Amino acid sequence: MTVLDLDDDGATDASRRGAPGGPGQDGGEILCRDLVRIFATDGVEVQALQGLNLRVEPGEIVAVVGASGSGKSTLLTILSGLDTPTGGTATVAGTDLLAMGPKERVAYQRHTVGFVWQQTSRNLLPYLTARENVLLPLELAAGSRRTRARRPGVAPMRPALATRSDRARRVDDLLDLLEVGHVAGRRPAEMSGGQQQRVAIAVAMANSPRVLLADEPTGELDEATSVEVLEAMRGVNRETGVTTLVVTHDPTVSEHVARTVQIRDGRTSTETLRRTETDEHGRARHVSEEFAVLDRVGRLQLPEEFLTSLDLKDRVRLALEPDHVGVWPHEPKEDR
Ligand SMILES: Nc1ncnc2c1ncn2[C@@H]1O[C@H](COP(=O)(O)OP(=O)(O)OP(=O)(O)O)[C@@H](O)[C@H]1O
Repeated sequence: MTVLDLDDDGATDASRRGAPGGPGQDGGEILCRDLVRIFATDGVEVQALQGLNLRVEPGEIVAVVGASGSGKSTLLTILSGLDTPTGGTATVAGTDLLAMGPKERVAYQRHTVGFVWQQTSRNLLPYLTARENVLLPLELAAGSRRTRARRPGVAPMRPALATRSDRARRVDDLLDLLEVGHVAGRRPAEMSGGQQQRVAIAVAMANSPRVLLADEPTGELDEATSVEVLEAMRGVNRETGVTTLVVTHDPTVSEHVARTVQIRDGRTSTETLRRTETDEHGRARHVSEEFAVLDRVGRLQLPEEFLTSLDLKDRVRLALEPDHVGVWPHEPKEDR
Protein backbone atom coordinates (compact mmCIF):
# COMPACT_ATOMS: atom_id res chain seq x y z
CA MET A 1 0.00 0.00 0.00
CA THR A 2 1.31 3.47 -0.91
CA VAL A 3 2.58 5.66 1.90
CA LEU A 4 0.98 9.03 1.40
CA ASP A 5 1.23 12.44 2.96
CA LEU A 6 -2.41 13.44 2.71
CA ASP A 7 -2.09 16.73 4.49
CA ASP A 8 -2.27 19.46 1.87
CA ASP A 9 -0.90 22.16 4.18
CA GLY A 10 2.24 20.13 4.80
CA ALA A 11 1.49 19.61 8.49
CA THR A 12 2.13 16.24 10.06
CA ASP A 13 -0.72 14.46 11.75
CA ALA A 14 0.91 15.06 15.13
CA SER A 15 1.25 18.79 14.53
CA ARG A 16 -2.35 18.96 13.24
CA ARG A 17 -3.58 17.36 16.41
CA GLY A 18 -1.70 19.87 18.52
CA ALA A 19 -2.85 22.83 16.42
CA PRO A 20 -5.33 25.45 17.59
CA GLY A 21 -8.80 24.24 16.80
CA GLY A 22 -7.35 20.81 17.50
CA PRO A 23 -8.97 18.19 19.64
CA GLY A 24 -11.10 19.04 22.62
CA GLN A 25 -9.30 20.30 25.71
CA ASP A 26 -9.12 16.83 27.20
CA GLY A 27 -7.74 15.32 24.01
CA GLY A 28 -10.64 13.40 22.38
CA GLU A 29 -11.09 13.93 18.64
CA ILE A 30 -14.77 12.94 18.96
CA LEU A 31 -16.40 13.75 22.28
CA CYS A 32 -20.11 13.24 22.99
CA ARG A 33 -21.50 13.89 26.41
CA ASP A 34 -25.04 13.07 27.48
CA LEU A 35 -26.15 13.36 23.85
CA VAL A 36 -29.93 13.40 23.44
CA ARG A 37 -31.94 13.41 20.19
CA ILE A 38 -35.70 13.39 20.39
CA PHE A 39 -37.79 13.13 17.23
CA ALA A 40 -41.39 14.28 17.45
CA THR A 41 -43.71 13.06 14.71
CA ASP A 42 -47.50 13.41 14.88
CA GLY A 43 -47.33 14.17 18.59
CA VAL A 44 -45.34 11.00 19.33
CA GLU A 45 -41.85 11.44 20.73
CA VAL A 46 -39.04 8.98 19.94
CA GLN A 47 -35.86 9.26 22.01
CA ALA A 48 -33.29 8.05 19.48
CA LEU A 49 -30.33 9.03 21.71
CA GLN A 50 -30.84 8.96 25.46
CA GLY A 51 -27.72 10.48 27.02
CA LEU A 52 -25.04 8.88 24.87
CA ASN A 53 -21.39 9.25 25.90
CA LEU A 54 -18.59 8.56 23.46
CA ARG A 55 -14.95 9.47 23.23
CA VAL A 56 -12.64 8.64 20.33
CA GLU A 57 -8.95 9.51 20.52
CA PRO A 58 -7.06 11.16 17.63
CA GLY A 59 -6.00 8.55 15.09
CA GLU A 60 -8.19 5.79 16.56
CA ILE A 61 -10.47 3.56 14.48
CA VAL A 62 -13.64 2.59 16.33
CA ALA A 63 -16.70 0.57 15.30
CA VAL A 64 -20.12 1.48 16.70
CA VAL A 65 -22.43 -1.53 16.54
CA GLY A 66 -26.01 -2.01 17.65
CA ALA A 67 -29.35 -3.50 16.68
CA SER A 68 -31.70 -1.80 14.26
CA GLY A 69 -33.23 1.28 15.87
CA SER A 70 -30.55 1.60 18.57
CA GLY A 71 -29.57 5.10 17.39
CA LYS A 72 -26.44 4.47 15.30
CA SER A 73 -27.49 6.48 12.24
CA THR A 74 -28.84 9.27 14.42
CA LEU A 75 -25.42 9.55 16.07
CA LEU A 76 -23.61 9.60 12.73
CA THR A 77 -25.96 12.15 11.22
CA ILE A 78 -25.21 14.45 14.16
CA LEU A 79 -21.44 13.89 13.93
CA SER A 80 -21.53 14.63 10.20
CA GLY A 81 -23.19 17.98 10.85
CA LEU A 82 -26.44 17.08 9.05
CA ASP A 83 -28.57 17.10 12.21
CA THR A 84 -28.47 18.90 15.56
CA PRO A 85 -28.92 17.13 18.90
CA THR A 86 -31.74 18.04 21.25
CA GLY A 87 -29.37 18.17 24.22
CA GLY A 88 -25.92 17.34 25.52
CA THR A 89 -22.61 18.24 23.89
CA ALA A 90 -20.78 17.01 20.80
CA THR A 91 -17.31 18.17 19.77
CA VAL A 92 -15.45 16.89 16.71
CA ALA A 93 -11.86 18.00 16.02
CA GLY A 94 -12.38 20.96 18.31
CA THR A 95 -15.65 22.07 16.62
CA ASP A 96 -18.65 22.43 18.90
CA LEU A 97 -21.44 20.91 16.80
CA LEU A 98 -24.16 22.70 18.74
CA ALA A 99 -22.68 26.14 18.12
CA MET A 100 -22.08 25.99 14.34
CA GLY A 101 -23.61 28.62 12.10
CA PRO A 102 -24.52 27.82 8.46
CA LYS A 103 -21.10 28.87 7.10
CA GLU A 104 -19.19 26.92 9.73
CA ARG A 105 -21.38 23.91 8.96
CA VAL A 106 -20.39 24.00 5.27
CA ALA A 107 -16.69 24.38 6.17
CA TYR A 108 -17.01 21.58 8.74
CA GLN A 109 -18.54 19.20 6.19
CA ARG A 110 -16.05 20.15 3.51
CA HIS A 111 -12.81 20.09 5.52
CA THR A 112 -13.17 18.54 8.96
CA VAL A 113 -15.13 15.37 8.27
CA GLY A 114 -15.39 12.96 5.36
CA PHE A 115 -18.29 10.51 4.99
CA VAL A 116 -18.89 7.16 3.40
CA TRP A 117 -22.55 6.10 3.23
CA GLN A 118 -24.05 2.68 2.73
CA GLN A 119 -25.64 3.48 -0.63
CA THR A 120 -22.95 3.85 -3.26
CA SER A 121 -25.39 6.09 -5.14
CA ARG A 122 -25.10 8.59 -2.28
CA ASN A 123 -21.27 8.52 -2.38
CA LEU A 124 -20.52 8.81 -6.09
CA LEU A 125 -21.98 10.77 -8.98
CA PRO A 126 -23.02 8.21 -11.63
CA TYR A 127 -22.01 10.27 -14.66
CA LEU A 128 -18.46 10.96 -13.43
CA THR A 129 -15.51 8.56 -13.56
CA ALA A 130 -13.76 7.44 -10.36
CA ARG A 131 -11.02 10.02 -11.01
CA GLU A 132 -13.56 12.83 -11.57
CA ASN A 133 -15.51 11.85 -8.46
CA VAL A 134 -12.36 12.18 -6.29
CA LEU A 135 -11.36 15.40 -8.02
CA LEU A 136 -14.72 17.09 -7.45
CA PRO A 137 -14.35 17.87 -3.70
CA LEU A 138 -10.81 19.13 -4.35
CA GLU A 139 -12.07 21.47 -7.08
CA LEU A 140 -14.91 22.71 -4.86
CA ALA A 141 -12.46 23.40 -2.03
CA ALA A 142 -10.05 25.15 -4.40
CA GLY A 143 -12.93 27.27 -5.72
CA SER A 144 -13.96 28.34 -2.24
CA ARG A 145 -10.31 29.16 -1.44
CA ARG A 146 -10.10 31.39 -4.53
CA THR A 147 -13.31 33.17 -3.50
CA ARG A 148 -11.95 33.70 0.02
CA ALA A 149 -8.64 34.94 -1.38
CA ARG A 150 -10.42 37.58 -3.48
CA ARG A 151 -12.16 39.01 -0.42
CA PRO A 152 -10.07 41.87 1.05
CA GLY A 153 -8.42 40.96 4.34
CA VAL A 154 -9.23 37.25 4.06
CA ALA A 155 -6.25 34.91 3.84
CA PRO A 156 -6.50 31.99 1.39
CA MET A 157 -6.95 28.65 3.11
CA ARG A 158 -4.35 25.90 2.62
CA PRO A 159 -2.74 27.12 -0.61
CA ALA A 160 -0.73 23.93 -1.30
CA LEU A 161 -3.33 22.35 -3.61
CA ALA A 162 -3.91 25.52 -5.58
CA THR A 163 -2.60 24.07 -8.86
CA ARG A 164 -4.38 21.63 -11.10
CA SER A 165 -1.38 19.28 -11.20
CA ASP A 166 -1.24 19.16 -7.36
CA ARG A 167 -4.88 18.14 -7.33
CA ALA A 168 -4.41 15.57 -10.11
CA ARG A 169 -1.48 14.06 -8.19
CA ARG A 170 -3.57 13.86 -5.04
CA VAL A 171 -6.34 12.03 -6.90
CA ASP A 172 -3.84 9.48 -8.26
CA ASP A 173 -2.25 9.01 -4.82
CA LEU A 174 -5.64 8.43 -3.20
CA LEU A 175 -6.79 5.96 -5.86
CA ASP A 176 -3.48 4.09 -5.46
CA LEU A 177 -3.82 4.09 -1.68
CA LEU A 178 -7.27 2.49 -2.04
CA GLU A 179 -5.93 0.15 -4.73
CA VAL A 180 -8.43 1.32 -7.35
CA GLY A 181 -6.03 3.17 -9.67
CA HIS A 182 -6.88 0.68 -12.44
CA VAL A 183 -10.55 1.79 -12.49
CA ALA A 184 -9.81 5.54 -12.47
CA GLY A 185 -11.44 6.00 -15.87
CA ARG A 186 -14.60 4.01 -15.10
CA ARG A 187 -18.01 5.28 -14.03
CA PRO A 188 -19.65 3.72 -10.92
CA ALA A 189 -21.88 1.43 -13.03
CA GLU A 190 -18.71 -0.07 -14.55
CA MET A 191 -17.20 -0.92 -11.14
CA SER A 192 -17.91 -3.67 -8.59
CA GLY A 193 -19.60 -2.75 -5.30
CA GLY A 194 -16.29 -3.08 -3.43
CA GLN A 195 -14.48 -0.86 -5.96
CA GLN A 196 -17.24 1.75 -5.65
CA GLN A 197 -16.86 1.84 -1.86
CA ARG A 198 -13.07 2.13 -2.13
CA VAL A 199 -13.49 5.06 -4.51
CA ALA A 200 -16.04 6.50 -2.05
CA ILE A 201 -13.38 6.35 0.70
CA ALA A 202 -10.98 8.20 -1.64
CA VAL A 203 -13.66 10.87 -2.22
CA ALA A 204 -14.22 11.19 1.54
CA MET A 205 -10.47 11.58 2.12
CA ALA A 206 -9.88 14.06 -0.73
CA ASN A 207 -9.77 17.19 1.41
CA SER A 208 -7.70 15.59 4.22
CA PRO A 209 -10.49 15.47 6.80
CA ARG A 210 -9.47 14.94 10.41
CA VAL A 211 -12.34 12.54 10.95
CA LEU A 212 -13.73 9.86 8.63
CA LEU A 213 -17.31 8.73 9.31
CA ALA A 214 -18.81 5.65 7.69
CA ASP A 215 -22.44 4.53 7.98
CA GLU A 216 -22.84 0.82 7.15
CA PRO A 217 -20.11 1.07 4.46
CA THR A 218 -20.38 -2.68 3.79
CA GLY A 219 -24.17 -2.94 4.02
CA GLU A 220 -24.64 -3.67 0.31
CA LEU A 221 -21.60 -5.95 -0.07
CA ASP A 222 -21.06 -9.70 0.24
CA GLU A 223 -18.90 -10.99 3.08
CA ALA A 224 -15.59 -11.30 1.19
CA THR A 225 -15.93 -7.83 -0.35
CA SER A 226 -16.91 -6.36 3.05
CA VAL A 227 -13.65 -7.65 4.51
CA GLU A 228 -11.69 -5.98 1.68
CA VAL A 229 -13.44 -2.64 2.18
CA LEU A 230 -12.97 -2.74 5.96
CA GLU A 231 -9.30 -3.57 5.52
CA ALA A 232 -9.04 -0.64 3.07
CA MET A 233 -10.52 1.68 5.73
CA ARG A 234 -8.10 0.33 8.29
CA GLY A 235 -5.24 0.90 5.84
CA VAL A 236 -6.31 4.53 5.30
CA ASN A 237 -6.55 5.03 9.06
CA ARG A 238 -3.07 3.57 9.55
CA GLU A 239 -1.43 5.46 6.67
CA THR A 240 -2.96 8.87 7.29
CA GLY A 241 -3.84 8.85 11.00
CA VAL A 242 -7.41 9.99 10.22
CA THR A 243 -9.70 9.34 13.20
CA THR A 244 -12.28 6.84 11.93
CA LEU A 245 -15.74 5.90 13.17
CA VAL A 246 -17.58 3.06 11.44
CA VAL A 247 -21.24 2.53 12.29
CA THR A 248 -22.74 -0.85 11.51
CA HIS A 249 -25.15 -3.55 12.62
CA ASP A 250 -22.66 -6.16 11.37
CA PRO A 251 -20.84 -7.60 14.41
CA THR A 252 -18.03 -9.02 12.22
CA VAL A 253 -16.79 -5.45 11.65
CA SER A 254 -15.50 -5.65 15.21
CA GLU A 255 -12.83 -8.09 14.10
CA HIS A 256 -11.18 -5.34 12.05
CA VAL A 257 -10.83 -2.68 14.75
CA ALA A 258 -9.18 -2.48 18.15
CA ARG A 259 -12.27 -1.01 19.84
CA THR A 260 -15.96 -1.64 19.33
CA VAL A 261 -18.61 0.39 21.12
CA GLN A 262 -22.03 -1.21 21.46
CA ILE A 263 -25.11 1.04 21.44
CA ARG A 264 -28.32 -0.08 23.07
CA ASP A 265 -31.44 2.10 23.37
CA GLY A 266 -29.59 5.27 22.41
CA ARG A 267 -26.72 4.79 24.89
CA THR A 268 -23.31 3.19 24.80
CA SER A 269 -23.65 -0.03 26.77
CA THR A 270 -20.53 -2.15 26.32
CA GLU A 271 -17.11 -1.85 24.72
CA THR A 272 -14.93 -4.60 23.32
CA LEU A 273 -11.17 -4.06 23.22
CA ARG A 274 -8.96 -6.20 21.02
CA ARG A 275 -5.21 -6.58 21.19
CA THR A 276 -2.58 -8.94 19.86
CA GLU A 277 -0.34 -10.71 22.37
CA THR A 278 2.70 -12.83 21.70
CA ASP A 279 2.81 -16.09 23.63
CA GLU A 280 5.93 -17.79 25.03
CA HIS A 281 6.51 -19.55 21.67
CA GLY A 282 6.50 -16.22 19.81
CA ARG A 283 3.05 -16.86 18.29
CA ALA A 284 0.63 -13.97 17.87
CA ARG A 285 -2.65 -14.42 19.72
CA HIS A 286 -5.74 -12.18 19.38
CA VAL A 287 -7.33 -11.33 22.72
CA SER A 288 -10.68 -9.60 23.05
CA GLU A 289 -12.32 -8.43 26.25
CA GLU A 290 -15.78 -6.98 26.74
CA PHE A 291 -16.35 -4.16 29.25
CA ALA A 292 -19.50 -2.45 30.49
CA VAL A 293 -19.37 1.32 30.00
CA LEU A 294 -19.60 3.43 33.13
CA ASP A 295 -20.72 7.01 32.50
CA ARG A 296 -19.56 10.13 34.32
CA VAL A 297 -22.23 9.84 37.01
CA GLY A 298 -21.69 6.13 37.60
CA ARG A 299 -24.53 4.68 35.47
CA LEU A 300 -23.99 1.43 33.58
CA GLN A 301 -26.22 -0.79 31.46
CA LEU A 302 -26.27 -4.44 32.43
CA PRO A 303 -26.22 -6.82 29.44
CA GLU A 304 -29.65 -8.17 28.48
CA GLU A 305 -28.61 -11.78 29.22
CA PHE A 306 -27.58 -10.84 32.80
CA LEU A 307 -31.00 -9.26 33.38
CA THR A 308 -32.94 -12.25 32.07
CA SER A 309 -30.78 -14.94 33.61
CA LEU A 310 -31.17 -13.53 37.16
CA ASP A 311 -34.59 -11.98 36.47
CA LEU A 312 -33.24 -8.56 37.46
CA LYS A 313 -35.87 -5.83 37.17
CA ASP A 314 -37.17 -2.67 38.84
CA ARG A 315 -34.73 -2.71 41.77
CA VAL A 316 -31.62 -4.68 42.73
CA ARG A 317 -29.42 -5.05 45.78
CA LEU A 318 -25.93 -3.57 45.48
CA ALA A 319 -22.94 -4.29 47.70
CA LEU A 320 -19.51 -2.74 47.71
CA GLU A 321 -16.83 -5.42 48.16
CA PRO A 322 -13.10 -4.73 48.56
CA ASP A 323 -12.42 -5.26 44.82
CA HIS A 324 -15.80 -5.40 43.10
CA VAL A 325 -19.45 -4.41 43.28
CA GLY A 326 -22.09 -7.12 43.68
CA VAL A 327 -25.59 -6.94 42.14
CA TRP A 328 -28.42 -9.23 43.32
CA PRO A 329 -32.13 -9.49 42.60
CA HIS A 330 -34.31 -7.62 45.07
CA GLU A 331 -35.65 -10.94 46.31
CA PRO A 332 -33.93 -14.30 45.88
CA LYS A 333 -35.72 -16.46 43.23
CA GLU A 334 -36.92 -19.04 45.81
CA ASP A 335 -38.74 -16.31 47.86
CA ARG A 336 -40.75 -15.12 44.86
N1 LIG B 1 -36.40 11.48 11.40
C1 LIG B 1 -36.92 10.67 12.32
N2 LIG B 1 -38.18 10.87 12.80
C2 LIG B 1 -38.70 10.06 13.74
N3 LIG B 1 -38.05 9.03 14.31
C3 LIG B 1 -36.81 8.77 13.88
C4 LIG B 1 -36.18 9.58 12.87
N4 LIG B 1 -34.92 9.07 12.66
C5 LIG B 1 -34.79 8.02 13.48
N5 LIG B 1 -35.90 7.83 14.22
C6 LIG B 1 -36.12 6.80 15.24
O1 LIG B 1 -35.03 6.86 16.15
C7 LIG B 1 -34.63 5.55 16.55
C8 LIG B 1 -33.17 5.34 16.18
O2 LIG B 1 -33.05 5.31 14.78
P1 LIG B 1 -31.65 5.15 13.99
O3 LIG B 1 -31.95 5.23 12.53
O4 LIG B 1 -30.66 6.07 14.55
O5 LIG B 1 -31.27 3.64 14.40
P2 LIG B 1 -30.17 2.69 13.77
O6 LIG B 1 -29.50 2.02 14.93
O7 LIG B 1 -29.31 3.41 12.82
O8 LIG B 1 -31.07 1.64 13.01
P3 LIG B 1 -30.80 0.89 11.59
O9 LIG B 1 -29.64 -0.04 11.83
O10 LIG B 1 -32.08 0.15 11.34
O11 LIG B 1 -30.51 1.94 10.58
C9 LIG B 1 -35.58 4.59 15.85
O12 LIG B 1 -36.62 4.27 16.75
C10 LIG B 1 -36.10 5.39 14.68
O13 LIG B 1 -37.39 4.96 14.31
